[in-house]
Amino acid sequence: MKTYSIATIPGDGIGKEVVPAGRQVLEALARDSRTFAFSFEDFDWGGDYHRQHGVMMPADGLDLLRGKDAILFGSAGDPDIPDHITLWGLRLKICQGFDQYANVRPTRILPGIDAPLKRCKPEDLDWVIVRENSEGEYSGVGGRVHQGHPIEAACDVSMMTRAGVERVIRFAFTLARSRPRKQLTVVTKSNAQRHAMVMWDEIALQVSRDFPDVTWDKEIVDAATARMVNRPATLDTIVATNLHADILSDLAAALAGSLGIAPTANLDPERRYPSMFEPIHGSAFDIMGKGLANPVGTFWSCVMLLEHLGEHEAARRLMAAIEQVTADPALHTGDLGGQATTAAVTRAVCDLLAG
Ligand SMILES: NC(=O)c1ccc[n+]([C@@H]2O[C@H](COP(=O)([O-])OP(=O)(O)OC[C@H]3O[C@@H](n4cnc5c(N)ncnc54)[C@H](O)[C@@H]3O)[C@@H](O)[C@H]2O)c1
Ligand SMILES: O=C(O)[C@H](O)[C@@H](O)C(=O)O
Ligand SMILES: [K+]
Ligand SMILES: [Mn+2]
Repeated sequence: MKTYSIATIPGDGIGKEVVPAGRQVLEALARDSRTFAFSFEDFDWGGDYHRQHGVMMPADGLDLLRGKDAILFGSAGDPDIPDHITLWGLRLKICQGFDQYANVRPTRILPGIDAPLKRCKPEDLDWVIVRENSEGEYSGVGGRVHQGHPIEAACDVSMMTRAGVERVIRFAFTLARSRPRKQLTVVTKSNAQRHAMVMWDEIALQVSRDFPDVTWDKEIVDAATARMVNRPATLDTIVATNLHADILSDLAAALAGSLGIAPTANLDPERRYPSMFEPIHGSAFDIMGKGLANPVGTFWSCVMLLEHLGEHEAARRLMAAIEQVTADPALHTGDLGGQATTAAVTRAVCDLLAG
């Protein structure tokens, strides 16, 4: 019997509601497994920790996570602390500290979900967005000078490295090759950003030569948004920079029905460090603390966590339970137009796994 050690970091806002729900479904899966178990360790990092200690996580926090098989994360973001402090102090500290350079965001219209595009059938929208997750617009390079004076100036520099671009584009081509359509769209902005994005395009062309069986094209990011809405079936696997993909993936989630459903894997594909799994959404200040958050994005992230651990049968069972639950409108939370609570949806998934 294998025991996987999992770190749970609920963080802030509805992260505190959906991560315990995710842990419950993982426990339900392990309960009747003869091959694996989980040992969870919970970390109370985030806004409350910051109010007590002045930091989002302790200085040796990465060392406490290093030996884990995976991390289940909620959200970093507190109404009373600036967003750049919470994001950089927790989520980015872990993603960048563990060089989780491939952020993978699948999107599908799950059964029973009333997605907003009227000409898009469920089979027309089946995407995986690969987000560069270690550099680019999130490099943190920049600064502010003359603060508070009329001549104040500030800059954020988007740093791209050949190694950083090549590894994520290679990851995306490899992922595209593993999917039935073997198709990749490389999102760019090399018309306006004439240095790093031109290098990005050149590297895509170079890497593509190693994947003659993958059909690929290039799309400028603004046109990519329109294509997602107007011709969703022409897309399959998509790779984009850190910021571009952050934005495109929220759009993708909304087009598939709700931000509350969409999952994320922050992967270190080389497995030097633990990878981290989280819903794509944030703290949702407007509904936090009310038990109304949709836990499906976290459950689907748990599916990705199980796949990463190599527990494919458990992953398949959990995804099937999720789809059975979304198919029932009585189990839809408010973001899907329903009235179900986080607890009711969680119970329904656990019951299916037990039954
Ligand atoms: N990965 C992360 O840690 C992460 C991601 C995004 C935002 N944030 C942070 O979260 C805070 C709030 O950000 P925001 O408002 O831009 O985005 P958000 O994702 O928190 O919320 C956007 C909207 O979607 C709704 N929503 C999101 N998830 C939902 C769910 N599971 N069920 C039902 N409705 C849901 C919210 O109620 C809100 O109306 C900010 O501090 C931001 O920096 C963190
Ligand atoms: O930019 C951010 O706030 C984060 O990237 C967040 O939006 C996410 O998608 O994880
Ligand atoms: K999140
Ligand atoms: Mn985002």
